[in-house]
Amino acid sequence: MTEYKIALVGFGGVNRALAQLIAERNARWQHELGFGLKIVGVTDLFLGSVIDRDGLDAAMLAALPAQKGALAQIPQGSAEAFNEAVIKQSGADIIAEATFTNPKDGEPAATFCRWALEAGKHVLTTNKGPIALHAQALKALAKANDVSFEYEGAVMSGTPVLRMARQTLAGAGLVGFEGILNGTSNYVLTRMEEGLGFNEAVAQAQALGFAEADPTADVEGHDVRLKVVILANELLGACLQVGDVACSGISAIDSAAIERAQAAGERWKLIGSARREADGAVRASVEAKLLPGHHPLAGISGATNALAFDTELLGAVTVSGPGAGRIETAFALLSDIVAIHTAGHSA
Ligand SMILES: NC(=O)c1ccc[n+]([C@@H]2O[C@H](COP(=O)([O-])OP(=O)(O)OC[C@H]3O[C@@H](n4cnc5c(N)ncnc54)[C@H](O)[C@@H]3O)[C@@H](O)[C@H]2O)c1
Ligand SMILES: N[C@@H](CCO)C(=O)O
Repeated sequence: MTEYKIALVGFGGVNRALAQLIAERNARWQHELGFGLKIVGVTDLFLGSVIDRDGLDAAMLAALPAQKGALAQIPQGSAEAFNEAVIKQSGADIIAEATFTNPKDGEPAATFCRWALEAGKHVLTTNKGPIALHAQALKALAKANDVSFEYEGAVMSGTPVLRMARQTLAGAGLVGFEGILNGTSNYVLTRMEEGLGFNEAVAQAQALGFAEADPTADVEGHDVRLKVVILANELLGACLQVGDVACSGISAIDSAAIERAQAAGERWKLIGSARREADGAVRASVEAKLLPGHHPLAGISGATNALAFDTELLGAVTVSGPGAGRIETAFALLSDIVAIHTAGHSA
């Protein structure tokens, strides 16, 4: 039975949820998926770091108090985040990167991915920064080192979109997409329809683990813009940069606007879209739109996301499911490991 040694970089909501899933399901995965996981390192700016090549207790990690330097409580642990040592020297086969998304330059996450790939380790990341800004270079580095670089969770958390479209819509003639791609903003709009204020709704989304470290990225559309760039470049063969995508968010939508929409049978939705035009160029945008009640995306509520692919052979193909959430995104990391395992990379 294969056992992958995994190191977790960033131990916030997502990687902690992965530790919880490993604690609860490792035996089941061994049976169902043909591999098990052993956590050999954890590093986090706030919590510190720890390496144990014999394996750390996943349940103990999942229950670690969220206190500064808490990893120092574990034997061999430190209050300092020795990121480079955990990535390069923990003996991990796989690095799961889940630190803050930096929409400006993707750092330092892009460097963490680079270190890992250069050291011959498979990389999983849920972080949109390195993918939207450095995907080509990181994919080339992975290829040069004969390892995998997987990032299913970067768009729509655990709901299969990137791999599904790449593998099962190949040849269908994908010409564009539009979707609800941010769980926080859709959750906020839904709660506002139920009468909650904007700030209270954002606070709830933060408490539920949907929001970015700075939720401005969610409500101003910046998070969706990164996802649109990732989808357009990955699936439409575009070469978009973040600045190419016109972007606005939902912060200008107040309770009165929500009520007017409801009275008219309409719903506000933050829509990210891209399309290959007749001139061959791919044009993309992010903006809040008023959708009529019968629109296929109008019924999507809460942190659920939906993405409608426009294809030549099938017409619209729509996928919907969780767009955010700790466990939901940790599942995306598992799906990346399944992809590595299926591709035949051995531990
Ligand atoms: N939570 C979700 O629903 C979700 C869904 C999809 C993608 N993502 C992405 O996944 C990533 C992780 O999300 P999360 O919800 O776990 O975030 P989080 O804010 O809960 O955790 C991030 C952790 O990374 C640590 N960190 C930040 N910078 C670091 C550094 N330089 N070195 C070491 N550790 C560092 C922080 O201390 C924090 O504990 C983010 O990039 C986010 O955009 C999250
Ligand atoms: N903050 C993001 C997480 C998923 O990328 C959201 O709310 O959709």
